[in-house]
Amino acid sequence: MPRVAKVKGAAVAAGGGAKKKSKLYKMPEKIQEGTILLDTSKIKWKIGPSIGTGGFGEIYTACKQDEKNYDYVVKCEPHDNGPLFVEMHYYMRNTKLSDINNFKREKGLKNLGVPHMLGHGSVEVNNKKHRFIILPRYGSDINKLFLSNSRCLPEITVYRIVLQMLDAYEFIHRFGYVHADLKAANILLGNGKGGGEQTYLVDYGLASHYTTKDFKPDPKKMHNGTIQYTSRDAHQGVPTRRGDFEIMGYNIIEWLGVELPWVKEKILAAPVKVQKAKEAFMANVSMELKKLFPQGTPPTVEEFMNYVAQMKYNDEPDYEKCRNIFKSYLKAIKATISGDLDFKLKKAVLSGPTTSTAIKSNAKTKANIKKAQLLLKNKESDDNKIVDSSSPTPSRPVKSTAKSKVNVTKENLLSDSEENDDDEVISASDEDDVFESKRFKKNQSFKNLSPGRKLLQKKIAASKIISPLNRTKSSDIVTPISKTLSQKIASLASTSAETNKKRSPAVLNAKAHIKLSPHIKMTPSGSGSTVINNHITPNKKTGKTYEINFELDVSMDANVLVNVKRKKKPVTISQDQSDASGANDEYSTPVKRVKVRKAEEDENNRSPRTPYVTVKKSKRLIQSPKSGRP
Ligand SMILES: Nc1ncnc2c1ncn2[C@@H]1O[C@H](COP(=O)(O)OP(=O)(O)OP(=O)(O)O)[C@@H](O)[C@H]1O
Repeated sequence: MPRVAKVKGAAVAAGGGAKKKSKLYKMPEKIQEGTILLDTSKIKWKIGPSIGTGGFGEIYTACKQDEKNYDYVVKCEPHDNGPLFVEMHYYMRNTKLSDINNFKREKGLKNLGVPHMLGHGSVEVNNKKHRFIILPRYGSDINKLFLSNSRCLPEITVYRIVLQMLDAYEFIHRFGYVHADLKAANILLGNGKGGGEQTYLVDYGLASHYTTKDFKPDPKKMHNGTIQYTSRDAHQGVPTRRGDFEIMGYNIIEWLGVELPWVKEKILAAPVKVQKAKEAFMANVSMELKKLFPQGTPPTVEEFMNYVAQMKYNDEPDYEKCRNIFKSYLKAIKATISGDLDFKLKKAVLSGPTTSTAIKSNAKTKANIKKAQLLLKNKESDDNKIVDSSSPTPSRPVKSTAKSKVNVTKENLLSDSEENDDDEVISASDEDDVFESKRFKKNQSFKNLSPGRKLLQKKIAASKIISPLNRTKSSDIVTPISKTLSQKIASLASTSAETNKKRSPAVLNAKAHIKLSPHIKMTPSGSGSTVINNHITPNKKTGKTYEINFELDVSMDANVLVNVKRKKKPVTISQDQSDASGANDEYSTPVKRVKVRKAEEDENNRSPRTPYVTVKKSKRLIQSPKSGRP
């Protein structure tokens, strides 16, 4: 029996059109830690702890049989699931380590944010055939950090990620493919030393050949992608490079803390409506951007989106021009573009004007941008001269003509004889499944996201925090950063604690939701309403450090060390009121100083993961300064 079965191919009625018929979609069987997988090259991989589940598969850490460090991941799905099949074939054809290294050399890059596959194969788990691929292990995905920041990233960080993703795009497009699903959840930070500086674009389950010939809408692929970001071309079922750029544009807008119009209008369940909204948006992009950024559209965003809006469907993107849009801005504001990416928002972000706005109105900085643009242009032409001498067409794709001429169809994917598959035979119905399932999966993904957004919106409404909609900027200039990723995650947590302190009483009164596993009983502590897991820490003591698995509903999911300290605060509630409201001394100590830091990632010394624990704040604790009401 499959562990979980999901309905596939239903649910989304394209703009009120006929619903597609339902199919069942399987989740993989659980693989036990320590299991050895043999790939097609006879390399043995040992399964470590699971690090997450995607839409339809599970990701485990892994190491080579004789090694100790779990530096790899295994992505495993039932054999007849489509996305992993597509992803594996994409990796097999296009991401050879030698190609990645050549591209890095050619572009003078220290790193390139595309993974390479280390192995693949098939395995029987509980008598069910599964497919697996082995990839390098990366760090946190950007979406977690985005959500921890109340759906906003520092502007400089956004542009640095964009620059890295433009490199990744250029590499992917060079082989005749588009990624078609760029989003924060598919961008991972690196792992280990220097990992915080580089991001990697993962999940190639939707990768396909792009169109260079006729623009033929394909009903079978219409609306493929993650609905918020799906490009206008993808809405018509046509994979294009301009589509990839458009997807990136929508993400940039969102990362800067602005809600996309079709998200705001809550029409994500109607793909055709979303498609129309995007057509209208892109037809008048400067005006539409003004509505989203009332305090001034960041010039980078305006230039990039205008560039995308004027592209033809079969245009080869001008990667260098786009890079320069962001590079010149970063240069003009003298931003540091090396070192770890900074995910900490400056406090000014919550209330002040945008950096971009400030810059826009500042003639001197404008002049600086121009100067930087000019410099970069000159440098570019110099670079081209240098490359020209060694390569006849360095900036042109070097894909084989055979590939470049092929339109993306499942038949193309399957009939390619160059591949070195693990002797799998895929039937015609499997092929249909491959594409149908991924399509459904992506169409469904907005459904997965919306509860989180709803929860966040509720919290924002409850807490009177400035909504991301009103927030039109990200951070000020970033100073050089030498922090490690774990320190950064810790500082994120403390920033949010800081922010909480400064919020209105309504914020402090906001009640967090507790998610508990059934076999863990939580009991309120004597004072306040912090709850401690008595079964794991029977003699709870202040000043002690406990390691727990901590899931904030802003999606920071990690094993963390929580150092609990409680400080008594002077009682500010009168006895009468106290009596009337039922409050007493015991409940008048609302401030909990909780220090959270990420536990060491050392797999061998890691304490066992415990179920979800969340700290609660009681409504009764805080007194409104004017009314005296709690
Ligand atoms: N190489 C990797 N190293 C570390 N974590 C990874 C790696 N690849 C994926 N993950 C994590 O595993 C989870 C799922 O990954 P992925 O998106 O590839 O799966 P999927 O089944 O295609 O999911 P989706 O529903 O987003 O399409 C994500 O949380 C991601 O952060």
